[in-house]
Amino acid sequence: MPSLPCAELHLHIEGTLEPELIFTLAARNGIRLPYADTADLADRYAFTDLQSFLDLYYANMDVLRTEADFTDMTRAYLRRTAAAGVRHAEIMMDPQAHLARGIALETCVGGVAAALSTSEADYGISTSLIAAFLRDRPAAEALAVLRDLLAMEAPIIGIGLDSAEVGYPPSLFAEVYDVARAAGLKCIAHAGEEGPPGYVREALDILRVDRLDHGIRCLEDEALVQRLVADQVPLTVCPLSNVRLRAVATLRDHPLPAMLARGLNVSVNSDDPAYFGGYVDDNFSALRQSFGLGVDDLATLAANSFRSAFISGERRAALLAEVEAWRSAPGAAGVA
Ligand code: HPA
Ligand SMILES: [Zn+2]
Repeated sequence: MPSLPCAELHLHIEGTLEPELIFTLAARNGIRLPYADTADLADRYAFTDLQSFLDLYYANMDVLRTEADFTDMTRAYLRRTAAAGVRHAEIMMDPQAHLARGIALETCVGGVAAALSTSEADYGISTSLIAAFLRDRPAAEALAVLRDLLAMEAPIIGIGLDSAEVGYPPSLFAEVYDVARAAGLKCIAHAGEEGPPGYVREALDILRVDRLDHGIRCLEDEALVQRLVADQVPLTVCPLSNVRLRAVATLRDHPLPAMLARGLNVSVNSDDPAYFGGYVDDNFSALRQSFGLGVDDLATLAANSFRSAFISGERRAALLAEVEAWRSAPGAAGVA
C-alpha cells in the first residue's frame, strides 16, 4: 500500500533526537552521558505526565552544540518522515532552550534552517520553521527572543507556545503574539493538552491563534466545540503523545474519532516522535488498529492536514490531489 500523503504540523524538532543520535552527538562533542547505552536511555521513556517528559527532553538537548548538530538532527527527521509519507512539514523549535545553554540563535536557528532550505530537493518535502516560546519562562524573555529573531530576519513563518502548560495560561503571552502578528507571522499555540478548555478559549480570544496544538480538552466544553467546528480552527492532534503523557489512558480512549465525527478540523501528528513511540505513519497505524479507521477517515485526516498548513493555494491543491489519488488507489482498499 502506498503511504498516505500528509502534512506534519505539530513536530518539535528537538523531540526527534533518537537515542542513537544522542550518543553519536555526545561522542562528537566530548560529552559524557548519564546513561550506560541507548537501551538504558530508552528505558527511561516511561513518562507519567508532560513534566516528566520535558525533564528528559531538555536534558538530552545538551548534545546539540554546533550548527552541524542541528542540521544533522533535522536531516535525520526529514529522511524518516519522508518514508512516513509526509509531503509538507511545519517544524517547531525551542530557541530559548538553546539560548539558556549558551547556544547562539544563529547556531540553532541556522542549523535547522540549513536542512530545511534543501528539504524539497533532498527529501521531496516542503518545509517551514516555527519558533516556539517556553510558557514556563517569562513572557518578557519570549518577547526579547522574538525581537532578536525578527532583527536577524530568521526564516520563520510563525510562532508557537509550548512546554509546561498548567499554571501558564496563554494570556501571559498576549504582547508576544501581538508583535508576531504585526510582523506578519502566523500564530499557533499549544492549548488544552493538560490545560483546561479555558486555555483554548484564551488562545483563540487573546492570542488570536490561526491554529491550535492539541486542543483535545475542548471536548469538555460543548460551546467551545461548536465554535471550533464553525470556524474550522485547525487542531493538530498527537495520539501517541497523548497516550505516553497520560492525557488519555489508552489509545482506545483517545477522542480523535469523536472529534472527527463532530466535524472538528483535526490532523494527526507525532509531536516528539523519538520519545512517544513513533512517527506520523506509526500514529496512523496505531489509529487504524485501535479504531479500524477506513480509507475515507484517513483521507479526511490527510486532507485536513493540508487544509491546515500555511502553504500557497497552488501547493495545497496539488497536495489535496495526491490525497484523492491515494483514496482511489487500488492498494488503499486493504487499509481498513
Ligand atoms: O508535547 C509537548 N507539550 C508541550 N511542550 C512540548 N515541548 C516539546 N514537546 C511538548
Ligand atoms: Zn507539542
